Amino acid sequence: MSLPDLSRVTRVAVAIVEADGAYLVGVRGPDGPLPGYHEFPGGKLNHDERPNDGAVRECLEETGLDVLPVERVYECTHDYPHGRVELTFVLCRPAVAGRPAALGRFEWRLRRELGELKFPEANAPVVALLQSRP
Ligand SMILES: Nc1nc2c([nH]c(=O)n2[C@@H]2O[C@H](COP(=O)(O)OP(=O)(O)OP(=O)(O)O)[C@@H](O)[C@H]2O)c(=O)[nH]1
Repeated sequence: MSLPDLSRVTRVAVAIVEADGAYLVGVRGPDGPLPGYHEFPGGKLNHDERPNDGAVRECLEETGLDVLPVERVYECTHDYPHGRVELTFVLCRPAVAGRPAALGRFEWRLRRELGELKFPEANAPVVALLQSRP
């Protein structure tokens, strides 16, 4: 088994898309890291891409939903067996009001459900933060 190269950091932006007290959540596919885990839309940033822009781009690519960034809610660096990632979680809202039903492999999950889902380890503080919101 090879060890991850911790001198290399992958920059990742994650879009936390909120609409009427629900969040867009999907299940990671079988081929990449952390298969079967729940996730928010997101992925690797392009060279020089800002986290807000990456979050909006990844969300559109993965769900087809156009969103607007609201604020960065949490940042961290996390070591997974597959490598070191620098994560920026960006709270976003749909560009057009409402909750469209068909969003690829993503669906709307209520805030109170988030704690029951199996997210990657690095998401724990973010999920706690979302659940503590009034
Ligand atoms: N999309 C997403 N990635 C997350 C979350 N939490 C978290 O730790 N990650 C980590 O961030 C990294 C994102 O990688 P990814 O594989 O989804 O990115 P990507 O779609 O650009 O990859 P690819 O283009 O190679 O398929 C993974 O290491 C993943 O484990 C999350 O909530 N959403």
